[in-house]
Amino acid sequence: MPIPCSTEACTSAATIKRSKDGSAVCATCFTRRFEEDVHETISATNLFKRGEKVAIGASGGKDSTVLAYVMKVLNARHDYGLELILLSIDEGIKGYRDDSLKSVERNKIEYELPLTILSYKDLYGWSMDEIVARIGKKNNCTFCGVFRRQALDRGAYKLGATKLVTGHNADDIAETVLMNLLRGDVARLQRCTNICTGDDGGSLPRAKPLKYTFEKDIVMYARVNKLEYFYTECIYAPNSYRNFARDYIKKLERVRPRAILDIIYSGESIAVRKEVALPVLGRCSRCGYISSQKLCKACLLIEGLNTNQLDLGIKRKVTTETKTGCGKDKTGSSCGCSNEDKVQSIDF
Ligand SMILES: Nc1ncnc2c1ncn2[C@@H]1O[C@H](COP(=O)(O)OP(=O)(O)OP(=O)(O)O)[C@@H](O)[C@H]1O
Repeated sequence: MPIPCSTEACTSAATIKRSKDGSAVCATCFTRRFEEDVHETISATNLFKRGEKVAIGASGGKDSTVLAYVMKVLNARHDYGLELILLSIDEGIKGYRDDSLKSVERNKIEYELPLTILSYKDLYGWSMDEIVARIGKKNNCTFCGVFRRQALDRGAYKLGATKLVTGHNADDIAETVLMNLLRGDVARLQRCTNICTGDDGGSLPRAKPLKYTFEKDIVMYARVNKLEYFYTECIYAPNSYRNFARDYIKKLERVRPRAILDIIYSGESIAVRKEVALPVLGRCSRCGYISSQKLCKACLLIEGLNTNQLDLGIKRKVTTETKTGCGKDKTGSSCGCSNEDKVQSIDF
């Protein structure tokens, strides 16, 4: 006997179980509720202002494909008044990014959104394939993550965007909370659950409208709406720290699906004691990008590659005056909490 759709007044049979709340719904109600949940997140947090130009970080993967599609639907349905554009970064990974960019090219036509592609090679002089050939498959994700973050910012600025949105979903954010907790990275732990970061004037504001959306629901939404995306994992990331956190969270989810949202809520509720030293953000003396050090991490990494000092920007060195975790000036004697590492590890 078919189970009826749980949406009031809907007479269809349920065909889908929503991961978010376990409710059984028909495909039409699944789509509508998915979209309205995202709208709810956007409106409850006043994420956009009318007239904003919003760059969508488009990797060709499921999350950013769904994000681009849903942003287009909601912008029209709720009259947000946004100008939407697609921005892709070509890291230069043959057999991975070249294929996923073809998917973005098709989305550009189908969703009628302008697309700009910037490459690591043009921005930094190095593609990821060249970097991996030089450094091997250890630490390569550090290069890629630092470069991508900056490339998306630079690209969005160049295009005159006032905000950048990415397809980070609830599972991604729960993983990040866990990773920062395990690394003892208080600065990142404090801000990684924010729906919008960089809106304090430091850098271009970047927002995550899918912050509360489960990965499983995103995959289902893409399937129901026949969205085309590229689904191969990055060939250089099989041993990344994130993958271990992902596996762990998937196991937790099997036992208790709400664990994902609860990890996010825990992250949102964490307050940092005021004695804990947090990095002071300034500007990179070379490229002007936001940085807690004289040189930003991207500039350090590039210098390391160009001068064959391959641990530059990877190994943490205490080169500036920092405060220890106990709040005393660092004078050489350790208080035991070695918080200088954490102060040094700030991202941008
Ligand atoms: N090469 C890229 N170009 C533009 N945006 C990107 C790129 N890589 C990642 N992003 C943005 O960052 C978000 C999270 O990155 P992540 O590495 O999880 O993406 P992915 O697994 O390649 O693809 P997706 O998240 O779209 O499924 C993406 O949803 C996208 O908005």
